[in-house]
Amino acid sequence: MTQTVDKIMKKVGLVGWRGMVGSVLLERMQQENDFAHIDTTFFTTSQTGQLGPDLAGPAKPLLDASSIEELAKMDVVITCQGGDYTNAVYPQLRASGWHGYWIDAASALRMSDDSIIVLDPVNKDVIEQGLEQGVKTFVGGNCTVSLMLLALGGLFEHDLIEWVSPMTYQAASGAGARNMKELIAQMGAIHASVADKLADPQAAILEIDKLVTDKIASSELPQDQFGVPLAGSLIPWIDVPMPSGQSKEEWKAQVEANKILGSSKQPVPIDGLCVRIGAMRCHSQAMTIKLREDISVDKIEQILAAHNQWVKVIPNERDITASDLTPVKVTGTLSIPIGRIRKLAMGPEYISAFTVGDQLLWGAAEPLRRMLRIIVDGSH
Ligand SMILES: NC(=O)C1=CN([C@@H]2O[C@H](COP(=O)(O)OP(=O)(O)OC[C@H]3O[C@@H](n4cnc5c(N)ncnc54)[C@H](OP(=O)(O)O)[C@@H]3O)[C@@H](O)[C@H]2O)C=CC1
Ligand SMILES: N[C@@H](CC(=O)OP(=O)(O)O)C(=O)O
Repeated sequence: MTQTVDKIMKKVGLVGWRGMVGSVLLERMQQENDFAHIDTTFFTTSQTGQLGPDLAGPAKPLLDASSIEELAKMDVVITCQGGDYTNAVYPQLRASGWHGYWIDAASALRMSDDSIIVLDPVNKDVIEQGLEQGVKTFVGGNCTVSLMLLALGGLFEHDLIEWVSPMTYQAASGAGARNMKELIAQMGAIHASVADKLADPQAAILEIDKLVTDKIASSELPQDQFGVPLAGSLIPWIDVPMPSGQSKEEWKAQVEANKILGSSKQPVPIDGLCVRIGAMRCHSQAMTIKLREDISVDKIEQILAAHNQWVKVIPNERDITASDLTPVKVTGTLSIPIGRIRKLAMGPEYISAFTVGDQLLWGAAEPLRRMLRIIVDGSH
């Protein structure tokens, strides 16, 4: 006689699913059929009682995301709501005696001793060890850090990197949905200021340039979110200042990357400048890397390509680089291309590399989704 034993599904509470990162997370969870494996409850900070989505069965009223009593009924809480929410709710929930799994997109708990920063293609061993030791708090890494580690995973795995200096080109999405809209509004306003001249083949470029420059510099350009023009310009500072002179985004590179790698030895120095540019949702990074030894470019490419299924080595050739190593090619995908790999003039251990990644997918939502599946599919 055969008997079917239904696996009891974990109760998973979703907070912040309506925001930009949360929406990307839901999309990925649908694509991967994750809802079939969990018993889902949708929470809200602003719409308690309204009907939630019907992604996990018939729509039910949304529960209050500040209700410790309701959250405490969950085996897992996954939040993309932001650091203020985490700081307000997480301590209360833990203080109530809740021992469930907390999976978070915000940076608030990343550097806590009792949390693990999750990026399983790079640190599955750290995650598994943590689960065995009873760690219950798992946080997604900073987007530039996660994207860099996925790209350079092979070199880190083989302990071939002495230091890295990543210079970033970060998309508007990292600053939030309103900033993405403002970038487009800035682009539109700039175009509108010279649309008639562009339609006139006789119009002089220097006159067009003067009008565009005046428009970008004028107070009429929408800039409530960024505070300065981004379209037609850039912002070489992201997040708050640190005493070291770094921006906080720059500070995160070394501390988060080394925590993800679980480096017990001397931390690998990782430091560079973070710059906001007018891309929509893909962060790019130009990296100067000092290797521990002189290895051929062919060997480096093999090591990088073998590390995970998403990294893709782009040959250091003009046409394929211009088409495949760009935000426009990568956006909306899990692909992590890395190219421009060549030896630098400083010596045989110095190489350059350039990589691009979607900061809402691998940069934010995907590591959380995969952590959920590790918990749900495992025996934890
Ligand atoms: N943006 C990024 O690149 C990254 C962000 N993160 C983290 O994720 C957090 C959330 O970021 P992000 O997704 O950009 O934040 P959003 O501003 O897009 O969403 C946050 C919350 O705002 C509320 N909200 C209010 N009005 C609306 C509306 N009209 N549409 C959608 N949501 C609305 C929702 O909460 P409710 O439904 O409860 O009202 C939503 O969950 C960040 O604070 C950060 O900690 C992490 C990595 C990268
Ligand atoms: N600071 C990142 C986005 C982000 O939310 O980072 P973090 O998760 O570390 O706060 C950016 O502006 O591109």
